[in-house]
Amino acid sequence: MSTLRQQNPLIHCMTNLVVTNFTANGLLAIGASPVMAYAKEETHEMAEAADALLLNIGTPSETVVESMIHAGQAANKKGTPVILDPVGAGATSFRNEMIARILQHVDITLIRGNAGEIAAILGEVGTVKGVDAQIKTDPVVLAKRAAEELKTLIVVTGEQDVVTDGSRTVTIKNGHEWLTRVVGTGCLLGGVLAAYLAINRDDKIKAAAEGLAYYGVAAERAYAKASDRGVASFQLEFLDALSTLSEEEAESFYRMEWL
Ligand SMILES: Nc1ncnc2c1ncn2[C@@H]1O[C@H](COP(=O)(O)OP(=O)(O)OP(=O)(O)O)[C@@H](O)[C@H]1O
Ligand SMILES: Cc1ncsc1CCO
Ligand SMILES: [Mg+2]
Repeated sequence: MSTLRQQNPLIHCMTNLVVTNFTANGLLAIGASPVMAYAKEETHEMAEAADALLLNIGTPSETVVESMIHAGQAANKKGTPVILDPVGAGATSFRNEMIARILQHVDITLIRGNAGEIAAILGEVGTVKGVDAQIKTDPVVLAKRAAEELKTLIVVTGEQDVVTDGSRTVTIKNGHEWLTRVVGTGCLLGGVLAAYLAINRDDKIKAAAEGLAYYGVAAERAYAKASDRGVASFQLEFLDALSTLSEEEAESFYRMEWL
């Protein structure tokens, strides 16, 4: 992670009310600088100053989505990566409308969601309960279909993660099931992917795959330390792992496969 720590990218996060603190701490742990800013009077300026922008619609409101569009367009003008986390897509029609509006007005670099959310964006119904995925479709097939239809990089997360642009595809099998027992691990991951894209503009698929693998190995290490205690300890150990595990150390554990 030395490069990320050296470059210390500024990540403008427009995220949900549940995960704000965890996202900021997780980004600090990997060596990025988080900043949360929501008011439409300032989001364009903050997005212009940032190295990447995260749009997460976990607790959406009309006002914040308007503001996200201002920020997204400012980032687009500068060529800054914009990551969309379509939290709870498919759960309500309001959420679907907000996601569609963002996709219509902002050029998104990468969408990261669980399988249910990505399927819902493609119009498949009944795949999300609250913010959790309820879908059994092959994530590789799903991710490729989404990349082709939405013309952007897609990350589908779950037991295995998939990154694709529709033609180049990589799967990552790192991680631990306990990541699903702590709130906001998917949301923080969106921020981590934003940081990886901020410092690796050339090969975005490879950058995203490395971010996913690193994140997964950090979770494996955290589980090894916290399994006899419980999920609160796991959350702390996970932040510790993100702050102490170097990419060099983590790399030999990556379970990454190019298809
Ligand atoms: N069964 C699993 N085994 C291993 N890792 C998993 C499993 N399920 C999810 N993960 C990992 O958990 C992280 C979050 O992915 P997940 O798909 O749970 O996101 P999410 O549903 O959007 O989460 P949230 O909404 O709670 O933020 C990813 O790093 C993913 O690889
Ligand atoms: C629980 C929850 N509800 C809305 S956003 C969120 C955080 C995880 O996606
Ligand atoms: Mg999520």
